[in-house]
Amino acid sequence: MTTVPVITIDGPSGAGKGTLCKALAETLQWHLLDSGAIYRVLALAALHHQVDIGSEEALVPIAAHLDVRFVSVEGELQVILEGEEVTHEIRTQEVSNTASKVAAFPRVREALLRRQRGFKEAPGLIADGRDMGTVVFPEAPVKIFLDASAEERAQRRMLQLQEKGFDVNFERLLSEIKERDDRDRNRAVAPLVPAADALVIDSTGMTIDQVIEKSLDYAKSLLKSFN
Ligand SMILES: Nc1ncnc2c1ncn2[C@@H]1O[C@H](COP(=O)(O)OP(=O)(O)OP(=O)(O)O)[C@@H](O)[C@H]1O
Ligand SMILES: Nc1ccn([C@@H]2O[C@H](COP(=O)(O)O)[C@@H](O)[C@H]2O)c(=O)n1
Repeated sequence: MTTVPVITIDGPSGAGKGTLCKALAETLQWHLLDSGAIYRVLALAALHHQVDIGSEEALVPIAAHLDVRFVSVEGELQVILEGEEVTHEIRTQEVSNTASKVAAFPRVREALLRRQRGFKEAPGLIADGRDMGTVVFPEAPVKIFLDASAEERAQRRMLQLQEKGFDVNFERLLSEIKERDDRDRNRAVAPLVPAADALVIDSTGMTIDQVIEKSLDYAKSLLKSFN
């Protein structure tokens, strides 16, 4: 029996995980899991249904029955929540902050585990998140922890938002990034930490192409001996 290989990419917000994962998935022609999008959709569903986002009790049933679909349209992933397209709505600052709050509840994470593992399909999976290598796919043969300084990540996010026409304040972005990092790193369950067997890449000062090349070389060297 062949095992489906998984490459996990974990790291803090704005480190470039999404960019790297998309490039790896395209190059290898593997499936892609954006686990952050699932937490974001849960946050949006809770906001839409006016559920108390401080209540684990109230959030668990929503997480367990989350009606979400990811649809590829002309190479771009669309996110559909309860039949409504929410691809852009889940990227707002309010949803980002709410996602990191609901993600701190152990039973909420538990309720989303099986759904995430279901993405593991042949020929392989690229998994993007915070706990892909530590909790969701501990068996993955390739684990990368992608990091960058908070200042660099805020700078990248600022450019990204400016390109979309938003007027943004660097200091505010930096403080929101630090606040979210702090919550993700210090929660009791599945905190943001590199897996013991992960390669840590600090992308501060690296170009996107350099990060992709280093990651691909590393993945190929490990996958050679897989199966
Ligand atoms: N090495 C890099 N150098 C410069 N800019 C980068 C680099 N990597 C990514 N970026 C840019 O930084 C921004 C954030 O990248 P990306 O969305 O991939 O981060 P992320 O880790 O997935 O963030 P989040 O966890 O919040 O979704 C994007 O505009 C992307 O183009
Ligand atoms: N595996 C994961 C992925 C995400 N989260 C939480 O969701 C928030 C949003 O994630 P993005 O990757 O889309 O920025 C993030 O801040 C985490 O709190 C998670 O806990 N585990």
